[in-house]
Amino acid sequence: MIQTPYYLIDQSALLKNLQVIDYVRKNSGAKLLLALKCFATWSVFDFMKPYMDGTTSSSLYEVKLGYQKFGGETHAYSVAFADHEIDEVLANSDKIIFNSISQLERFEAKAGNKPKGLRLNPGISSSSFDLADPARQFSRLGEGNPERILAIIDRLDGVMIHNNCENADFARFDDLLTQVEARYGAILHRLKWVSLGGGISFTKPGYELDKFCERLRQFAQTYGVQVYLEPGEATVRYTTTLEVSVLDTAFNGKHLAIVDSSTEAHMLDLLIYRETAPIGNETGEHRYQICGKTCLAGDIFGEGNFDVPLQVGDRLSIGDAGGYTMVKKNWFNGVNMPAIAIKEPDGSIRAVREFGYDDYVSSLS
Ligand SMILES: Cc1ncc(COP(=O)(O)O)c(C=O)c1O
Ligand SMILES: NCCCCNCC[C@H](N)C(=O)O
Repeated sequence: MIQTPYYLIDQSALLKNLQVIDYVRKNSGAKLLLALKCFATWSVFDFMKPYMDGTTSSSLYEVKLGYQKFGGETHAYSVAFADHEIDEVLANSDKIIFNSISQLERFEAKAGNKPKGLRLNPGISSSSFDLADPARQFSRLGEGNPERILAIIDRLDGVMIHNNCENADFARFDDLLTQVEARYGAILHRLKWVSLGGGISFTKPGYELDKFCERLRQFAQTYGVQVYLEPGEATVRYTTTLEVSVLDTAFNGKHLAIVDSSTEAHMLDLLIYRETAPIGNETGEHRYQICGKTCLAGDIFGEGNFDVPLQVGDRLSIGDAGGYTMVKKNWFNGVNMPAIAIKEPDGSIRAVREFGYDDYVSSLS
C-alpha cells in the first residue's frame, strides 16, 4: 500500500472529461489546449494527448514542459516575459501571446515570423472571486482599449481573452461573448485565431454542451478565425483525490480528525478562496471536521459524514484534488509532499512520484 498522503489520479474519471473535450472539439471546430497552470502532472500526458490539441502556459518552464512532454500545439503566454527567457520561450512554442503592447514591442523582432497574439481584456467577466477576476479594477491582465489594439492590428495574428472563472452557465458565457463582439468586432475580423481562455465549466454534468459548440462554431465563422479554448479545471475536475490517514481525533464541540496532510501545503486553493473539499458521504451518521497537521489554526479541509467513528490509522479521500493542487504544493511546516499515484482503468494503482526529506532539503539551502 502506498504511504499517505498521496494524490490519486483516476484515469477512468479523467477519461470522462477528456471525452467531453473531444466532443467539443469535434462539434465546435475549436482546438482545446490544456492550461498547465492548473495541472501539469506529465505522467498522464500520454493518456491525455489523443483528446487534446496541445498546451498553453504561463511561464518559461510551463511552455518548455508542454512542448517537451505533451507536444501538439504549444502556446506561450506570460504576464511578462523577461529578456533572459525570451529565446528559450520562442524555441519551445508555436505561438507567442503577449500580455501588453509594450511586451509585444519589446520582443516582436526576436519573435520574427512566429505567430503573435495579444491578451485582450474586455473589462467584463464572470467570476465569483475578486482574487481570480481577470477584469477586476486596475487589472494588469491584457489590453482593453480597442483603438490601441487597432493601431497595431497588422502586427497580430490573434488574441487571447480569458474572462471566465468557474462559469458553469452557458447563457452567461454567451452574453459575455456577445458583448465582446459588440466592442471588439472590428478587431476580431482582422485576426486568424482567437483563444477564449479557460474558466468555462463545460465538463460539468448538465452543461449546455451543444449550444456551447454551436456558439463557438458560429463565432469562428463570423470572424473567419480558428477558436481555441484553454481548459484547466474543466479537464481535471473530479478526477483526483488526496488520500490521507487519520493521525489523531478529538472533540471540542465538534468531532475532529487530524490527517497527515495540509490545506496550505497540498490544497492551497481551499484557503485562498475560502472553500471546502468534498469529504465523506451523504448518509453517514458521524460528522467530522477534517483538519490538516500544520500549525495554521485554519488548516481545515472541510466537514463530512462517515458511517463509523473515525480512528487513528483510517484512510480518507479528500475530493476534487486535481486542479491547482500538485502545481502549487509546497513545504510549509516541513510536511512531506504527497506522492502522486495513478489509478489505471483496470483498477490497479501505481505511484509515479514520491517525495522525502532529501527533496525538502534540496528545496532550500
Ligand atoms: C489565460 C488563462 N487560460 C486558462 C486558464 C485556466 O483556467 P481554468 O483552470 O479555470 O480553466 C487560466 C487561469 O488562470 C488563465 O489565466
Ligand atoms: N475554486 C475556487 C476558484 C478557483 C479559481 N481557479 C483558478 C483561477 C484561474 N486560474 C484564473 O485566475 O482565472
